[in-house]
Amino acid sequence: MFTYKIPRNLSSEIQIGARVIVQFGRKKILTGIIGKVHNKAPQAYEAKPILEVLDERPSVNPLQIRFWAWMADYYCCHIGEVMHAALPSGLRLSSESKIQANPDFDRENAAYPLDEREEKILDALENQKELTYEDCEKILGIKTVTPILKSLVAKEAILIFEKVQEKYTPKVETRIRLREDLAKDKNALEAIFEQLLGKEKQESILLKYLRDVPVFQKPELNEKGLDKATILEEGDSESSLKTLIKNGIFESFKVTVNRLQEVEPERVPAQLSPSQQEAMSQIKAQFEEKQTLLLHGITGSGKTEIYIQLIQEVLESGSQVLLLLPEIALTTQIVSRLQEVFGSSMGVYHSKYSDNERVEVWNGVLRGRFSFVVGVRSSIFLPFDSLGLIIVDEEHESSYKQFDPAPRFQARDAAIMLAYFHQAKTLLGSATPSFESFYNASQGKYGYVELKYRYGESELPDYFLADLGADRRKNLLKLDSTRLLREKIQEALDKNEQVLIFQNRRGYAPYIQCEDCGWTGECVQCDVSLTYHQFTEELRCHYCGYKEKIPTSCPACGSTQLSTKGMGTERIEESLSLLFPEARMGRMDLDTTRNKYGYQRILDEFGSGQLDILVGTQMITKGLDFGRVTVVGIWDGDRILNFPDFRAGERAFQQITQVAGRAGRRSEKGKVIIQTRNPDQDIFTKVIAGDYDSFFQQEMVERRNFFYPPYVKLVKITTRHADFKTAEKAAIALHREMAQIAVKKIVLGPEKALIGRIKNQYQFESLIKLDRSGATQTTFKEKLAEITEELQARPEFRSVRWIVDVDPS
Ligand SMILES: Nc1ncnc2c1ncn2[C@@H]1O[C@H](COP(=O)(O)OP(=O)(O)OP(=O)(O)O)[C@@H](O)[C@H]1O
Ligand SMILES: [Zn+2]
Repeated sequence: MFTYKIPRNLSSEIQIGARVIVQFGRKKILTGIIGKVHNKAPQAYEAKPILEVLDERPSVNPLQIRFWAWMADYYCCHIGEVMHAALPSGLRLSSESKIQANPDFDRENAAYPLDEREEKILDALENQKELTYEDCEKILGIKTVTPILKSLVAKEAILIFEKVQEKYTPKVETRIRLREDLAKDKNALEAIFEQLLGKEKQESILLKYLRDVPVFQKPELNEKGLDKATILEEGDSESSLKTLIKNGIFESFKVTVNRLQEVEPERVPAQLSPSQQEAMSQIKAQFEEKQTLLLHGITGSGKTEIYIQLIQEVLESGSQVLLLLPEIALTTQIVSRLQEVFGSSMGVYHSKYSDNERVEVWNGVLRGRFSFVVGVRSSIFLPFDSLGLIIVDEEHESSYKQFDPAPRFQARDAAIMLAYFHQAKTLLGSATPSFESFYNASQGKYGYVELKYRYGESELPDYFLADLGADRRKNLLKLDSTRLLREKIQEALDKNEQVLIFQNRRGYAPYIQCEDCGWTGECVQCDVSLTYHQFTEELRCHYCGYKEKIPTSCPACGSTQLSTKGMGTERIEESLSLLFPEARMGRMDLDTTRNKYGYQRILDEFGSGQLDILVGTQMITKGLDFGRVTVVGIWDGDRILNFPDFRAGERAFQQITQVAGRAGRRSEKGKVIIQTRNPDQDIFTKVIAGDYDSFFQQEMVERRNFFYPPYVKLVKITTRHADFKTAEKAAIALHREMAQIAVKKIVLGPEKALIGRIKNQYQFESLIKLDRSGATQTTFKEKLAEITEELQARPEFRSVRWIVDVDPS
């Protein structure tokens, strides 16, 4: 937190949580939030004055400031970084330079001669009070105006100043209504109709308006008017409407409208099944004692309906509710289910929203329009002031963790803390709980409620392991698909059912290789191979976005024997189209869902039966509820197991169970086909048996023996620098210092990171395992901050970056 000076004239406006602006350097204006008002001048720097207070009513509440401070502390970052993540950028200010004539300048008797261009600018300033740089560019018809403006400043002819602007702009709509006195006076209106005799086009527009807006029965409707698109029907001419306005029969006016859609509720919450009801009453009973509760309900057990009932009860009691979802891909389907019940009293908050839309949700929460919000991880930052319940759906999802930039927070864990600040409850829901949450439940720290049956008639699917090796030996493999998978897909297609195919790799092929010399395409900035994208005919780096054209011959040896290796979703889609030419194919991955409605479009097409087979990445694994999906194929079961991480087993169990759970969610029993080279692996046996408990027990033994969470706390520190040697030296220096910190811990590394170089930065990693007891964590984090600060002060390490990741995922 920084300390600013409060100029005397502003002191009456200062309130905690209000936005203020402060000048940094000559050109930069920053937005800040008042966190605390005090009388202690800072020692290390001179406090800058506050230029202006932006809010009459604070934009941020004291609970949020407490929450930000906790987050900065816990995740080892600056509170400014938390604020940056928390405030929608529309609430931060932008500044723009403006040009004004210097009133003291005497153009006739100027001390220095002005050239033609300078004169032109001054001419323009005689007619216009202010100009932007862009205006000047237009006036002079050139791109670089800075030298000219500088010269004008030097000659004291103009002044340049910063004009601060709110980024958020309300949406304004033009509406049209009947002139007020006509709407009150039947005779006057009749006179108008006489006037319009023979002018049929105008008459018909007026008639249609009066049909939609009964001005005498409901004058308030006329006050609101209609927008142009509603008034004009097919065949109506816009010019007739313009004439009506010109002649004063209609008047046009402007209103500020919501960007967020208005939706009316369509249904009441569903009647819960007996087992859902049982779960519901257990949840309520356990919430009497526990702050946090884990709802472990198998896929398709109807957790969403339970959420809906709980949400409604909490809202009725007058408190606010937040429902967190891991990814936007998921929100589309659940949001429409929730909207059926809650209509537009529910706010939706996610990254595909524009800045302006996000500001409207923020303000909607602040002003009480939304007491219920559904959103992705950043919605924990909304200005709630009286939360009663936070639900974290699919709580095991790793996308709850913010990876980059700071704050590198885990939204599930942060939500539990946020609920604590509000004295609210947290409900964690999942069919495959994270080991952390399940462990906490087994220790009695969290409540625990189970839902063991699917809703209605449906049952969990049957699993089949398809042996890739055996099929290859018997020559049964076609385009990397086993006979079993092909048969099951065909059976589903024959019955007009749908198929989901999962592969956790987008693009066409993970890499291309030269058959002669073994060359593979690598990113020029990162130590990773480039992914082959057929559609765009590119090799692309999935880490930094670098791309290049696909080479026609090997850049190393010139051979033309280049071949693609491995399967990405794009290639699987192609293979399946060849194998099932009659099937209608779709694909859902990062590449097909980049625009705002990408998800919606694909899901709508699939949901309405316009597609038979949908290939996708992890986007299709969770939450989706489609009745006609009976077959789920896991293209490469071994790839799922190959995470280089202590969580590999846990992740694989979750991913397979979740994607399998999309099959057979109505009456027809589902089938799940896993293609693998090693069908005998223990994990498959456990997943197929749905034996979460014993899998958990077994993995926990390993975690305990090798000191992994939840038995220890992990902190990962990445040291980054453009020069390999410097990065390595800095990592070693840090390591030595950390080893000295007197707390119970294990320090591993430093090692070259799994991806040794990203965007031309070399990276080394240290992993620290901290004892969970007492003040170990706090002490360690405090000392760590001192150490990195001290190392950063050494000239050789000045441009080294240290990235601290607490609870890395
Ligand atoms: N009480 C109910 N009345 C009517 N339909 C219900 C009820 N409960 C659940 N359903 C239906 O059963 C299906 C599965 O429910 P839901 O999607 O909530 O399961 P889930 O537990 O969230 O599953 P997953 O973890 O796989 O996402 C949905 O189509 C839902 O509409
Ligand atoms: Zn790269």
